[in-house]
Amino acid sequence: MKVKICGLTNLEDALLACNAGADALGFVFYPPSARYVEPAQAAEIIKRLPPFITKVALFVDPEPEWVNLVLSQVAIDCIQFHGNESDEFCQQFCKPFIKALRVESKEFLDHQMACFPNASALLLDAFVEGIPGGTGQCFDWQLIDPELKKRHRLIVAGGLTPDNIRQAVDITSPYAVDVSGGVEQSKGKKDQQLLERFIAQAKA
Ligand SMILES: O=C(O)c1ccccc1NCC(=O)[C@H](O)[C@H](O)COP(=O)(O)O
Repeated sequence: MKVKICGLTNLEDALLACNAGADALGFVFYPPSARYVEPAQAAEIIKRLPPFITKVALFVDPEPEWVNLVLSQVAIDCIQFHGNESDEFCQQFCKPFIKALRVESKEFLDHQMACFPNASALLLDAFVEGIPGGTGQCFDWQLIDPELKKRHRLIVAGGLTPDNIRQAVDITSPYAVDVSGGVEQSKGKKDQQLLERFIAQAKA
């Protein structure tokens, strides 16, 4: 089970996540988020990471210029789009991309998933009106049809914690899981024990 820890804002937390066994780290380049990190700060963090960790840059309906500026300063492996971006828009940066979809209903999910044939993976997250991500809310994991997993790599996100991650994995059998709030002391500050428990449970 691959695990992405999202919303890293400092080196200490990034190294804690790596040492706990994280496979990927997410850096939020969406200024309204409490987990926003400046590109220069993210670049300094990433320089100090061990090898073999996937670095993910996260955006919400960005201007292409902003994405290109971040990519020019930060050694990013993959981009994650959390807004209303199209498949064509996401492809223009010539990086593997993850498209986040907020799960409102099974019908909505089926339709949306078909719209991103070029995504490396689809991240399924909770739908909360007006909040693009990092909501701390779960969606109905039973909505994930096994047939969908034959067509897409699925990443399950939204409200995951050390206490519910095992159930989420058992129900959904995803390619990967992603968490932000469920392993934090406060927004943007991760908790070592929660990180270690979450990753151990996810990979058990
Ligand atoms: O984490 C944020 O603050 C955030 C803000 C705006 C768009 C996306 C954001 N996070 C993206 C993620 O991949 C989160 O890990 C995902 O939404 C799950 O968050 P949580 O429910 O807090 O685990």
